[in-house]
Amino acid sequence: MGAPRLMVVKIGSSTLVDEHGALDRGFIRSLCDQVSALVARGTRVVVVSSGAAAAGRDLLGFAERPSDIATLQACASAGQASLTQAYADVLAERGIPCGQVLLTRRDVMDRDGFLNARTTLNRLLELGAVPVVNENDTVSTAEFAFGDNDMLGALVAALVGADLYVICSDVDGLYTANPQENPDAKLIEQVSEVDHALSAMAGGSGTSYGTGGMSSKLRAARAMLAAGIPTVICRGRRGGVLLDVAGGATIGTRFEAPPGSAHEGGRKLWIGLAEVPRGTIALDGGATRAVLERGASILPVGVVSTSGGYAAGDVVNVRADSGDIIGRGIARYSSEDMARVRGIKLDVIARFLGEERAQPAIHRDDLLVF
Ligand SMILES: Nc1ncnc2c1ncn2[C@@H]1O[C@H](COP(=O)(O)OP(=O)(O)O)[C@@H](O)[C@H]1O
Ligand SMILES: N[C@@H](CCC(=O)OP(=O)(O)O)C(=O)O
Repeated sequence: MGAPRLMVVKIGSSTLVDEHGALDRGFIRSLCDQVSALVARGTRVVVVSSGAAAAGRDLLGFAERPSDIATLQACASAGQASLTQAYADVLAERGIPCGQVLLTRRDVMDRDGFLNARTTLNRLLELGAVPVVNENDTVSTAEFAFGDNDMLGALVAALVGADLYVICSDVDGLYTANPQENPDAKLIEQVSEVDHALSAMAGGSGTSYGTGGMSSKLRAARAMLAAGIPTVICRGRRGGVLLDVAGGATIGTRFEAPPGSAHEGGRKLWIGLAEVPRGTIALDGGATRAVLERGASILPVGVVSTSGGYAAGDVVNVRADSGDIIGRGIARYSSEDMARVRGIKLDVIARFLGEERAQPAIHRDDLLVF
């Protein structure tokens, strides 16, 4: 394996703060040393850094995590300035400029916003700068927020076409159970598919700084498997971890699809990563197998139920007969119509609604299977 061409590195809040909850500038220095060594070797690096709310909490004098959204947003605002400045100062000492990029899901939901974000990130990289990305917490509402930066990092990795996504956390990787609660938990080194059993192993956050815990990292890794971007979850504070992971060392948990597997690109990734699902359709066993084994479209006859209120053209989650969410796609019926046509064959729908309106529930071209 050669050196990565373009690497996205996500740093979690719990890794960025010291034992008193303040931004750990010594750690940011060691991180930037590694980024600078990677840049010198010809690897372009994007940093997705959490920690704004954690840093702001310290600056605004909160000993505990505030529970209301407005105070958390205020903390993120106060913390964001010093967070970016900390990276900018250290990178500048190493002759590397940095650019702050703050995104919300809403910004990249429409194609123009998606392309604008991509153009800016690519231009920063061409100019030799390191983009430092975070969610724009001031304007992100629950509906549009990425909520945790693991998925934002995945989106950025897909946006810039990274060949490695590294999620740095306060734990060595994915364990068979939360190692903070279960001392017998074992580290899983290699994953080629995120199935129901694996998802069940991942729990929530272990600190009051982190958001999403291992389950959000696993969702992000699953999207990266679909995109064909190798992903590593590792401990950010392990000395030289970025250089070792970039060099191909076996560290943490590595998610990589088997060689020769098909990968999704452009539009489908955008549907799967950027869009906000407005509802869910649940499939029967036959439709689940058709989707997973043959990459088929989802026909109304294989839909057993629908939830949420959506219009034709909105993105919905797809639930397998096992109960797992296995993908996301654009519904060709509104939720009301989906409830009427579910379980019915296309020729029967055509007889009642006309040939033109007898459509798949989700066409394969509009469906990202995780
Ligand atoms: N199966 C698991 N393997 C590893 N960590 C797990 C697992 N389930 C839950 N966790 C928790 O997830 C935490 C990491 O997520 P989080 O606190 O959100 O950190 P970050 O700030 O890096 O995003 C770990 O410290 C651990 O407590
Ligand atoms: N935008 C938030 C990120 C929150 C978040 O995802 O935190 P984490 O789970 O530690 O990566 C912040 O900077 O505080």
